[in-house]
Amino acid sequence: MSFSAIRLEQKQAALHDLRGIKELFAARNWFPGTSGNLSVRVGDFAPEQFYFAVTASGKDKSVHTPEDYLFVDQDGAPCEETGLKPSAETLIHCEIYRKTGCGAIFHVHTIDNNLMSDWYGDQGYMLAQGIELIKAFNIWEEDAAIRIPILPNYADIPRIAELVPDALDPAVPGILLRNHGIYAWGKNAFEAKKHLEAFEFIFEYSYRRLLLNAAGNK
Ligand SMILES: CSC[C@@H](O)[C@@H](O)C(=O)COP(=O)(O)O
Ligand SMILES: [Zn+2]
Repeated sequence: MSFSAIRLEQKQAALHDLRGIKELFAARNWFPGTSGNLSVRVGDFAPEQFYFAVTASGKDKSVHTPEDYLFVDQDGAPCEETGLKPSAETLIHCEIYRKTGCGAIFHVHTIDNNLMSDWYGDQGYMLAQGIELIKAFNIWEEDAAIRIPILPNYADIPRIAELVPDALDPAVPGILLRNHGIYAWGKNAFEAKKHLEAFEFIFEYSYRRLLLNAAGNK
């Protein structure tokens, strides 16, 4: 399917989703210093051909402008004539879409996801166990445990992107970049938001748990 064959309403719906998520996350201070990026896929998916709307690079994500998003293909190349530059991290989105077929990917930098990614960075994953919000990933067993992958924060984005396939855990819709932030995804914007919120709850809880443990016995 070519990009021009995708219905205009579908493209507008993706931009509408992105606008709502951007505004909400900005109000939570999840885009400090222009950090973070968002994308929503449009049209049919095949690993070798797909399209998505992504935030333009370096924009202030706390305001809405006519230059906030552009559409790119599976290689991160713009689908339409535009002066806008896609997010510097578009290749990571491409790789996550290609391997998972998901419908939306949200990336934010928070203090909690940075602290946890560094604390557990040497082992390459963060273990989360017995936290109720793990159920947001559709994992319902009692005392469930998940491993959230942590990748090195190379300056060269293609180097990070090539590590994504091996790092992916089908049960865990997220990847941390060490001392950088998290990518979380889902089958659509609703689910990607739910997953991101669950991860952030887990990071904040785990950080405070470590502090309590360090404070000693009750
Ligand atoms: C300004 S610090 C954040 C960037 O280095 C980057 O990690 C980021 O998340 C935003 O990049 P962008 O190109 O705007 O999508
Ligand atoms: Zn980033």
